[in-house]
Amino acid sequence: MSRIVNPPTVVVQSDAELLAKATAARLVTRLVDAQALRGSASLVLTGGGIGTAVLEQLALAPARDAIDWSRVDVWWGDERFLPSGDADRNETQARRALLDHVPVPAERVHPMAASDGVDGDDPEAGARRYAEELREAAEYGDAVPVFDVCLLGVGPDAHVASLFPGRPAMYETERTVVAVHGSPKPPPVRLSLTLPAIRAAREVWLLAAGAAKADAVRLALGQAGPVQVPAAGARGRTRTLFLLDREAAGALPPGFYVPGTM
Ligand SMILES: O=C1O[C@H](COP(=O)(O)O)[C@@H](O)[C@H](O)[C@H]1O
Repeated sequence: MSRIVNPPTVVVQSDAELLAKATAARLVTRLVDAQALRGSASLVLTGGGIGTAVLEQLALAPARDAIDWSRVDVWWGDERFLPSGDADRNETQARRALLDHVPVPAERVHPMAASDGVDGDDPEAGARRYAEELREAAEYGDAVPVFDVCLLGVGPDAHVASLFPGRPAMYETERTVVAVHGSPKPPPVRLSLTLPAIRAAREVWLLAAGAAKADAVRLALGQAGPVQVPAAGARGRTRTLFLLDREAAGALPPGFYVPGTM
């Protein structure tokens, strides 16, 4: 039987700064609620401009202390396969923006492999090890945990995580983590969750700011298929949010979202 997926909700803020602040506030509420319901919360981080801005705003938000950081698991949706500590790694940026400023236990932070790590310069081995780490954290029989929130930046080509249009990873139905070679956006080698892993999340939040993202957002909310428009395939089990600024929402047809959400 096919899974019923709720249609995405679109929320538009006036500019990127307000989008980052509003998303940070939304994350506080969502993680606190998850902890109240289930005891702990799990969050998948994204790289990219607006994704990192959200983490910076979360670090600055006084309400961030409402989250019990000792009971948060942090995962990544993708990683640039570079040496540990490289400024272009999503992990490095997330640590600087948020993780260095909140008391999340080291064992609950799950970075993807670095090119100088235990797997050596072997992204396939890094992908396999991350898939194993996810499996160990999942409920018995599941391949990945049911993430409470999966954050995903949307690229101008509608890529999410390191899933780029038309690339082999878009056809993946079995593996939860893949190595990506020849990424059209540097660096060329990356690791990424696949769409089946992303779709295991309770909530998927797609973030986009700026006019360069407007066409990608329009396609992702239209009838396009996920192979050519990866963001069109990123959907949560219970909820999918498109969290946009006004420019990123600029190509949506009139009436697509409630103007009051701006
Ligand atoms: O390279 C990446 O790009 C995307 C989008 O980044 P943005 O700067 O255009 O918002 C990001 O979601 C992904 O995690 C990252 O590795």
